[in-house]
Amino acid sequence: MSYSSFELLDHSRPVLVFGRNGQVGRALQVCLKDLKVPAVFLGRADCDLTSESSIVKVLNRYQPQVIINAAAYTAVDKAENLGERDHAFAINARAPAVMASYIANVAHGILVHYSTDYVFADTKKDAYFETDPVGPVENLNIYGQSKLAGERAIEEVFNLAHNSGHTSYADKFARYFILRTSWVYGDGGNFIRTILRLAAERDQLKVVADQVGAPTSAQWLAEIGVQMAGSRVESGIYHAVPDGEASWHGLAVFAIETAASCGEGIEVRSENILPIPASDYPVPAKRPYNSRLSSAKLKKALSEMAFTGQYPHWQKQVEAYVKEYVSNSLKS
Ligand SMILES: NC(=O)C1=CN([C@@H]2O[C@H](COP(=O)(O)OP(=O)(O)OC[C@H]3O[C@@H](n4cnc5c(N)ncnc54)[C@H](OP(=O)(O)O)[C@@H]3O)[C@@H](O)[C@H]2O)C=CC1
Ligand SMILES: Cc1cn([C@H]2C[C@H](O)[C@@H](COP(=O)(O)OP(=O)(O)O[C@H]3O[C@@H](C)C(=O)[C@@H](O)[C@H]3O)O2)c(=O)[nH]c1=O
Repeated sequence: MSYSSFELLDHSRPVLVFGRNGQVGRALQVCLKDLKVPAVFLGRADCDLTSESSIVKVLNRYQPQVIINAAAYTAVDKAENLGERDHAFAINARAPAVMASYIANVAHGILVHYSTDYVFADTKKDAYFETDPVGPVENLNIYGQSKLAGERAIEEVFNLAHNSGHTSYADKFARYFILRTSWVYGDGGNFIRTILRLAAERDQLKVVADQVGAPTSAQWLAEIGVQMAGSRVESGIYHAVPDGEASWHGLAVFAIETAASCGEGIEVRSENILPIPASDYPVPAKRPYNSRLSSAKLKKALSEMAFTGQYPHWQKQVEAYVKEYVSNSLKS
């Protein structure tokens, strides 16, 4: 990947990234810095995404041609609380709509937005394609509903802009990429860090074994987002997950065994990481059993843009992540 892949873009305008302190936001800081792409990173203190006027203000100030939205309300269980729904929808649905409305009217504009496996609710047993129906909405948790509303808002804004746009402008149309992903881990709170902490404190763990998905590296998601932003591929939804699948239990065992193999103080023995059904782990938000996403469309897009990186398998990336995490925690 190189900055020259941004050939259609005006290099004097910085890429605007929302969510600077999140897992993907932090990874984007590393990625864009490595590529020497001028970028501005905004956190909650710089722009509160529940305030439409704050978003409009920063858009007018920076006038970006590329927006990468890595900010989101991601507290899946908290979102189920009374009064939290509006908050989740403001950040996950209305804020991206405001970003889309701005970018859709910028020549060669690009919006990269991240979404989730939680827009699906077990209507299939195998991997979902981008063309598969989402929902049904009433079976999604509030977080999933709000992220789905965000996807739809972006699509609507762009459809409207394209349909009302002058055809002579068609080669300059702005594009959007909604990257649906799952089970993200990076620099921040996530399942792997939680489970490693619990494994150091307890001699027995119970972990859900009947929900299956693909653990996805925030660093890789940042690279894919930047790659898409600099590409000529078509607007749309793309499933961005590595190869392979795991249950939360499978992921816990793999992460704990990897940590133990590099000297991390692990209390729990592998045979005491007990697989349980989700019904034995009561939480406010219902999660899907099937979180498998097919990455065939993304792979095709990457091959068209001659992406040189090897397509990853989740185990290789989790292994590297756990090793780095353990080595940093042993140092500190
Ligand atoms: N985490 C996961 O497992 C998955 C994530 N995704 C999607 O990937 C994307 C990135 O997720 P991830 O990096 O893990 O998320 P994080 O929860 O790590 O980060 C989200 C960021 O959004 C910011 N944010 C939340 N509310 C506001 C607000 N009102 N105004 C401004 N900023 C706000 C947070 O700010 P602050 O730091 O101040 O709280 C935080 O830095 C999101 O779209 C998410 O839905 C998809 C599938 C799985
Ligand atoms: C900590 C823990 C969790 N679990 C289960 C609960 C749940 O079914 C599963 C994951 O729990 P968490 O709360 O860590 O993960 P959760 O917040 O559901 O993670 C989700 O976050 C959002 C943002 C997404 O978009 C999803 O792709 C997904 O990554 O693991 C156990 O079984 N045992 C445990 O000790």
